[in-house]
Amino acid sequence: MDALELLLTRTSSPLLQEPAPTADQLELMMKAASRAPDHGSLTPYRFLKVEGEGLRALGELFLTAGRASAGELSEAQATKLRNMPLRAPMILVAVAVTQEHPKVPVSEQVITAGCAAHAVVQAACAQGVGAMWRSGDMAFNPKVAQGLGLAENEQIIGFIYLGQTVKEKTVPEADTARLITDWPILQG
Ligand SMILES: Cc1cc2nc3c(=O)[nH]c(=O)nc-3n(C[C@H](O)[C@H](O)[C@H](O)COP(=O)(O)O)c2cc1C
Repeated sequence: MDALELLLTRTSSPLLQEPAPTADQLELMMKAASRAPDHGSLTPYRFLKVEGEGLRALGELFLTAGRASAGELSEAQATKLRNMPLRAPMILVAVAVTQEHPKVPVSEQVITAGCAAHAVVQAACAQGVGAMWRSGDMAFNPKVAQGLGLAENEQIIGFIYLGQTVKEKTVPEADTARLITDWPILQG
């Protein structure tokens, strides 16, 4: 797949099944992440790889965190939280790792982490691996961050679900005209 074709046709895969990406495929995803634009070369990101029993443990962590923040949960809510990570054979937790820096504000570092996460998604797609970047309440729940062992200067920016695509999506038509305008506006 050529680079432009990838950029113009990538779609997310909400439904994913086995197999998980191979070690070689993951290595290329990490190399792609390493090419994210990075002011000051701070590498303000890292990924946690979760698969197999780890996915079940993540589901239990979601449940514990959900109970801690919402109190009593219905059986349906508990099952939903517990099963969330089981929607793919592998999840990469994308983590922004920020620091105070004289020239690079934290907001820029989080943008770099986002670019790295998207590079992972693109590199997955380029290799025929299905991917979907998800967040949701669990990404912002401090108990989840704590349970994953994140430090004070770290935050979850997404869960990248990876596996084999069950159903290809069609690429929607892009309304590009509203994306770009001339500045200054030409009088006339
Ligand atoms: C930071 C971030 C968080 C996201 N969180 C979710 C999510 O929790 N649930 C969801 O359905 N899509 C989420 N998305 C959007 C999907 O990844 C995806 O882009 C969207 O479903 C559109 O599909 P497409 O990528 O095929 O255009 C998120 C995207 C980003 C960048």
